[in-house]
Amino acid sequence: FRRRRNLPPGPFPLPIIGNMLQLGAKPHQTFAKLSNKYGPLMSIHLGSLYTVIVSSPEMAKEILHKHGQVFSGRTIAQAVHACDHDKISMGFLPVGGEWRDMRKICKEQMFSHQSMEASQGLRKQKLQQLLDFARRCSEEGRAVDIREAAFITTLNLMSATLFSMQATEFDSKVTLEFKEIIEGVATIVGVPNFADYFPVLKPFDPQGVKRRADAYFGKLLTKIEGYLDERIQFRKANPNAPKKDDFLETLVDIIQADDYNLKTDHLTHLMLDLFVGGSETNTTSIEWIMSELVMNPDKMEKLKAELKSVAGDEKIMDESQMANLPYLQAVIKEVMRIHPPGPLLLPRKAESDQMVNGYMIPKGTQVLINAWAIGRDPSIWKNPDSFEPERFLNEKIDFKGQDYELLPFGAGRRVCPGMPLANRILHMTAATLVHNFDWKLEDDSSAEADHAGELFGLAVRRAVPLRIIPVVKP
Ligand code: HEM
Repeated sequence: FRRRRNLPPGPFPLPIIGNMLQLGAKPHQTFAKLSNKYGPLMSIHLGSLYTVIVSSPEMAKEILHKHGQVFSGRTIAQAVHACDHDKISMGFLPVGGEWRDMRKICKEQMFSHQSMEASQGLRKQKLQQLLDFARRCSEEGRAVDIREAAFITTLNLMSATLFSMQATEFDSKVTLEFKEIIEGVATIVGVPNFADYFPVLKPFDPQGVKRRADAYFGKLLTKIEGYLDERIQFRKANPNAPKKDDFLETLVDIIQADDYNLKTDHLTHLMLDLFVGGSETNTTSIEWIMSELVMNPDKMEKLKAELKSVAGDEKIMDESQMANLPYLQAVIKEVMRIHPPGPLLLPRKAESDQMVNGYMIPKGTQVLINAWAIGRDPSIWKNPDSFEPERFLNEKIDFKGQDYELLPFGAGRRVCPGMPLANRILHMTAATLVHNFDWKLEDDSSAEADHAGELFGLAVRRAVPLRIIPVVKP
């Protein structure tokens, strides 16, 4: 059938379930192995969801750039139907007028250089809290669970930038609501849902995914709407008060100017997308950065020396100083190469039939770009499994969407709009942790084995949480 329709090759599918049994716990790794046999454009059947997997920079460029318009759609998981998010969200709407307006707001207002510079003071305060927490752990000789610390820091950095809010606290028994909601969303969206592969099951919601997603999305939207109302009322009551530097202020400006053909719902759902989109991704990346550095002490020392030469005795640098830290930049790129947080990016969908490399990709096909496989391809990277930031020092390759060998943020029309903020969060958090402390493993007996293990979910995280003790040099 495949040959008759000239579809991309792939493993033989079983009736009804297709290739589901072959997926395993780490689909990105399974797909990488299968693509060695079937090639960089391979097709599989996930239940009734026909899917094409892309595993080379050349094919990724065909999909994301040359035929970018055709492959600009998204397949929508059932969880995303929560609170009608699929009908109104920038992350899931098809490319069109509303989507374009929201991308424009992101590019020109929220993530502009000017806006990022203005909000950096908010982020510095949150990094100070991380520093204080690590200092307390150091004094008590206790290990930091880096994932937990990274999660709290990321949530606080995101909520400061978006709403000037504190999302959660270190060392507190009180779990503030934000943390609970984002953890809930990550769990629900990360769990495979059979209804996504067998649409006949959708109305029955057999795993309760839609019901739980409705509850979490609803809570988060209610909070965002509350902040928005509060800010609008505050502006009315204090027309001459100085404006805040967060995204919420931009949102109020947009609503009041009424320059776009968007409803308030579009903007509150946009804030939800930004908050959720930035949380798990940054958290897992920070844990991998620290994990790789602790397991590669010579690289850690090299980075420390660079930070010392630029920051001196300053504890938290300015974000503008990141441009003077080429080794730090190389470390972040190397982590993004080996551990892209979303190894298969966000699913794209063919909006019409399209021939690619001699094969037919029919309308409606889900297309996954295996950035993990491309990042570990030995024909592209020397020693692909080893952590060597030096490979980027004399190379111009970057992850901004122009170089198809390195695609953690995707590329083309739907490239991650939050990249400017993610860039700042990753560089600044890593710099703060590395510059102010030496780090040693709490238990190094099984460190090597633990380090390699991955856990597939909304983002691919370290399977065993990294626990390391901060030490302040006398
Ligand atoms: C390490 C951090 C991050 C990584 C690796 C990452 C990765 C990605 C990827 C792979 C995509 C899909 C791109 C494509 O289809 O070509 C994406 C889309 C998106 N990201 Fe990020 N992201 C990160 C941080 C952020 C942050 C901080 C935000 C917001 C503050 C954000 C918001 C979004 C949104 C809203 C989309 C959907 C865009 C659309 O469909 O038009 N991301 N991201």
